[in-house]
Amino acid sequence: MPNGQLRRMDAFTFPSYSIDFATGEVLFDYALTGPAGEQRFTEAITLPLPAEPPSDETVATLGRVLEVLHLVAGVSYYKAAAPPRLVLPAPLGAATVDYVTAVYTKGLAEYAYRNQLPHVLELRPEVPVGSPEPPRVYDDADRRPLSAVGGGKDSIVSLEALRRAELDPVPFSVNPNHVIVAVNEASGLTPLAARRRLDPVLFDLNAAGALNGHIPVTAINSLIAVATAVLHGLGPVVMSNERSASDPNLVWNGHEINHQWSKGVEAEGLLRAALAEHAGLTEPYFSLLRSLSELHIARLFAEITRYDDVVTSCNAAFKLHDASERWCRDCPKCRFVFLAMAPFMPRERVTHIFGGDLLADPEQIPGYHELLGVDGHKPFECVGEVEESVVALGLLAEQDQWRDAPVIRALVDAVPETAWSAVANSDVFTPGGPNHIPPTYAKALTPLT
Ligand SMILES: CC(=O)N[C@H]1[C@@H](OP(=O)(O)OP(=O)(O)OC[C@H]2O[C@@H](n3ccc(=O)[nH]c3=O)[C@H](O)[C@@H]2O)O[C@H](CO)[C@@H](O)[C@@H]1O[C@H](C)C(=O)N[C@@H](C)C(=O)N[C@@H](CCC(=O)O)C(=O)O
Ligand SMILES: Nc1ncnc2c1ncn2[C@@H]1O[C@H](COP(=O)(O)OP(=O)(O)OP(=O)(O)O)[C@@H](O)[C@H]1O
Repeated sequence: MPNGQLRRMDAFTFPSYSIDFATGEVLFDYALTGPAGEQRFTEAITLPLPAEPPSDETVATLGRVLEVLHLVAGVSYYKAAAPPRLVLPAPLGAATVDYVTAVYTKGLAEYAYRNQLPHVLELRPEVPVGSPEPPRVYDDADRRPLSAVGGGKDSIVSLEALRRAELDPVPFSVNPNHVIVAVNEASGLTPLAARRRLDPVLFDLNAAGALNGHIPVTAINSLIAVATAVLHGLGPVVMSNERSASDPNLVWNGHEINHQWSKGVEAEGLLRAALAEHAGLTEPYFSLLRSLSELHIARLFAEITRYDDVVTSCNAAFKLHDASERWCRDCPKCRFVFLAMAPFMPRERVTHIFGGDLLADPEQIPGYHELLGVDGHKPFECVGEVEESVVALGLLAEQDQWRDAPVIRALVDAVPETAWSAVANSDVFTPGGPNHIPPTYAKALTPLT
């Protein structure tokens, strides 16, 4: 469909979904509609099947989770045209409407800002009148946790914390690439995996110049994880989203723009409420690392060495096409994670993990200026707060192994006096802030710390 026609679409709808219990394949249908015609999409998600066929109760609960996932996974296709109307297929409770609304507005906020589409931030779904049947209650609190693994340092810290607390975690990933497969192998645990296939029509539309941009991918991965946990009779989905994921990058037209919105604590609370209301799940989902800063998590990661040859946090390694092998060593995330790990390990170790020494390379200096708040705003990437970067720099400047590294010397000179004094009493190593961690799990971090 030509791009001009896409721009005239006035509604996004959710025609149907289906699941095949012989294969685990779930098909979600979507449509962009308008005076110039209709553009259909189908996304396919294949859930891992359990050894025994699921009971009727499990099928009913799974269906409820998939209804929410159907709505949330639509963001990838909605964003190709950003029509003014979002037309939901069935009545929903208030908490579920709140969650879906937030996913399409706050979750697409970076996309709206970059494409200058302020109406997306004001989008309100049209919900058919009525009330959904109440779900049956599914008490998952005491079952084995499903621990989401993204291949980076954060999920490794969670996996090890759960294992050491003898909570018997099951690693879980969506579309595990070679990095995630290698991390799971290093863990020695038996993982579960789901497959997700975007409709290839979307890539054709992108190539033809359709609207494109960041989407709240963690919301989608989270709901696929919850669906898998229900299907396998497992307990809560444990994420590894840090405290700073809740902080916005900037404010635009009075709205906070947060690249990591669906990793933040607001999204976590809204998703928990939606799953309780719509699917009857008592303890569906939380982040174990919610009260920790990125720098604190990096310090915990330094205590664990078994993943050094495989851990990869760089997003370039997770692209659907033309992915990098591991760390690209030239993006905000590589720069930030190097800076965060370096204070807590020998220089040879961090250089080995990354396949190079970023703090020896003066070409990295402009990128570090952004992270340290010397230039521009916090990059649209999964990086910690400016305060965390300044604290890490201060720690490195005190160490013999780093003091004379060219990047460290340049950055120490560039950071203004006000920034140093602002971090003098930093709380980056003091856990804090709101979280949804159940008491049994709160104890799991203690053996690592
Ligand atoms: C890997 C990455 O950063 N991808 C973003 C990038 O996409 P790109 O075109 O460079 O490559 P692909 O990832 O292969 O995607 C191809 C197109 O497919 C569409 N798409 C992809 C995944 C999806 O779930 N839905 C989609 O519609 C999209 O049109 C792609 O162009 O740029 C895109 C445009 O800005 C981003 O949408 C891609 O982001 C991925 C969805 C992604 O997985 N990103 C994570 C690495 C990510 O950003 N994680 C955040 C968590 C934020 C959150 O709130 O969840 C983080 O680490 O901070
Ligand atoms: N492919 C995936 N499948 C399942 N969960 C994922 C996937 N990718 C990321 N996640 C989860 O989403 C959350 C955010 O991902 P993120 O990339 O920030 O974390 P990470 O890979 O653990 O660590 P890092 O911040 O070092 O990259 C984490 O809980 C992570 O486990």
